[in-house]
Amino acid sequence: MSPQHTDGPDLEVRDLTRVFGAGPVRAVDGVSFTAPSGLLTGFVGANGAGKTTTMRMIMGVLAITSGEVRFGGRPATTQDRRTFGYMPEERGLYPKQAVLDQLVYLARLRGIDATAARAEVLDHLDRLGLAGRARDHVEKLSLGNQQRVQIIAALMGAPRALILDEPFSGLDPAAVEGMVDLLREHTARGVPVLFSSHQLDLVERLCERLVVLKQGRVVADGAPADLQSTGTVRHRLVVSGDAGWARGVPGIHAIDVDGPTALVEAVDDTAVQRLLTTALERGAVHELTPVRPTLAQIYREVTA
Ligand SMILES: Nc1ncnc2c1ncn2[C@@H]1O[C@H](COP(=O)(O)OP(=O)(O)OP(=O)(O)O)[C@@H](O)[C@H]1O
Repeated sequence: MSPQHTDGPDLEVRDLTRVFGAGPVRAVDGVSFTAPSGLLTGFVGANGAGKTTTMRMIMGVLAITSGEVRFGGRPATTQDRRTFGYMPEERGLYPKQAVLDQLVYLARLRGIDATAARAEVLDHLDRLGLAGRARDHVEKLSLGNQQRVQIIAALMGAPRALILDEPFSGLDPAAVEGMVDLLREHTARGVPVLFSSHQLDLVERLCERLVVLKQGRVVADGAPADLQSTGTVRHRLVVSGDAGWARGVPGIHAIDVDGPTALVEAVDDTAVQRLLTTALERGAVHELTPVRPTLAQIYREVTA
């Protein structure tokens, strides 16, 4: 069963704006969206679109030019933010300290007592396949394993919201699955999870909500299925002979023709009917089906 929005606190940004320098660069320009309690919200956009800048403002590590961050229906306080788990873009581990010591130290900064911190860290290390590396210095770990340690640092101490800047980058498939399971445990507690990613296939598989940024502005926001139903619907046509003739049908744009199969975009329903009529005039029609756009296709459309 897919997760539902819960009654826990939503994380919300309203008209959030950040201007850099005298130029000036409006890195984030009036961004508003909600990361609902209990759901995974994917945050996507090209390099430089403003994802990291938005996340830094949510965490209060970068000053807001205007707008606000809200948590549980009121402006987020410093105290709220101390309860958020954050995985920053710049990974901040100490290379020369043992993994276990470092994570226990970070957990204790969150107010967890030493025994509980140690137990929680060991459990997380085990879950992410790092049980045997607890005593190693961080610098001895591969980049992917350092990334796992960084993830654990963000997830400890029952955070009330999770803000994760590219948490999946550099992870192998097993670590991705382990990470997804962990995140689901947090959403099941009603935690809003906002994570940025360039891996659209992963975002499509995981997210209940999606926010797409382009040049500092939100260009799409909603449930992936809703966005897919508003994107350009394509049709797949399969006929008995060569389908190359579909290229010449008015109102039809053939994306790809491969022998008897054509993938097309139609300007409207009339064009689809015209395509079908023409196909029937020419011979047998084996299939004419709408093809729901992939997230990658929607992403291309809204960021074009
Ligand atoms: N400290 C800064 N000073 C000046 N400009 C900055 C600063 N930080 C970010 N920017 C600019 O703000 C814009 C948004 O950058 P940001 O890092 O938020 O994008 P992003 O979507 O996270 O990109 P990526 O996917 O590459 O991580 C970029 O044009 C960037 O150059």
